[in-house]
Amino acid sequence: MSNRYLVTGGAGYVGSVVTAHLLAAGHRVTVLDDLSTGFREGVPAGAEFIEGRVQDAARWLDGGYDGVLHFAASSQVGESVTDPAKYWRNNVGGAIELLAAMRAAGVRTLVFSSTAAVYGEPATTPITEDAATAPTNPYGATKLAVDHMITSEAAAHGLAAVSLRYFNVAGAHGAYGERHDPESHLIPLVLRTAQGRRDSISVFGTDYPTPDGTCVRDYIHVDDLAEAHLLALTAARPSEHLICNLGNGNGFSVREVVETARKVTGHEIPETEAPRRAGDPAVLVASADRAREVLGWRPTRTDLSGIIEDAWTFARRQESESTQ
Ligand SMILES: O=c1ccn([C@@H]2O[C@H](COP(=O)(O)OP(=O)(O)O[C@H]3O[C@H](CO)[C@H](O)[C@H](O)[C@H]3O)[C@@H](O)[C@H]2O)c(=O)[nH]1
Repeated sequence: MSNRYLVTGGAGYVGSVVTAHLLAAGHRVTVLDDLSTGFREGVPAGAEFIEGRVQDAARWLDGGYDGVLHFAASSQVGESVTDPAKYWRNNVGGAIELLAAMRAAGVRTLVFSSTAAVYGEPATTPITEDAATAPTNPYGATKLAVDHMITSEAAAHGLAAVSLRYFNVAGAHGAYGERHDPESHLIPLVLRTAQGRRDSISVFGTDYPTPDGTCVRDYIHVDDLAEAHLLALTAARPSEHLICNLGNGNGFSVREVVETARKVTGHEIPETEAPRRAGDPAVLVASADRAREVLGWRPTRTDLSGIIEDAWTFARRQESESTQ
């Protein structure tokens, strides 16, 4: 069945890949993005594009939409610490207006891009959805606040909602990949070092209580992540707010990521030991059993080399486009 969806933030990394998956499944998609961090060329061909803010969603949303996928948000953990008001305004303020617009238009299905950052420093690992939520930065706090808002909206007004809590999203879908400015994420920075665009990769902290002393994270391919969104749209039920973690359940250390990238790229990738980054938990690994059981999600691109290979293809494509 072909449905019509509004994708907020569809010019950004995850939003663009999910848009590509929705179009490939035969759905009609309108992307709403203010291009504050996304890129116009990141909007897949075939999607209608509106340059605008989520806060103004009411201008465009009408009863002809079958659902909304909400990605538009400020998403840099470090910046959220130095400029928290921006995060409360954009992330929470944006969601308040979006929910009101959906209610007014009678659009009753929502998939929300949440994050592992809501859990903060976990007491046990792997992390299930029942774990305590105690975010250690305003980014995680604002995403958790939106999760709470969605729960109340479902109870009060019958919204059918799913929040997907991402662990470390990586890899690329052809021309759609990770591109932040400034870039702060590990894999893109490691690959820039392989390209000679940086002298070395800084390893933030080598004294964590992990096997090699560096932080362990659960890297998930953006295509596997995107598939979960399509499943969430069909699993959403009126008056229910389903929350699912998305990760592979396998942890890789920073050093393992760098070593794998050396093998994939054939480049040396020098490392520099640097102090711990504030707010980084030692280990973040997901239990995604609920996504498997309730959504029927089956991630297939779980091999770290394959994830880095796709990110590497995208990084080289970006480099050749920027030098043309
Ligand atoms: O130059 C770098 C960059 C990162 N790291 C390390 O690499 C790991 C991964 O860091 P990323 O910045 O790539 O990802 P995070 O785990 O910090 O962030 C991810 O998880 C967060 C929740 O904790 C948020 O959801 C965020 O948006 C998401 O990208 C961390 O241990 C970090 O300290 C380095 O050693 N050097």
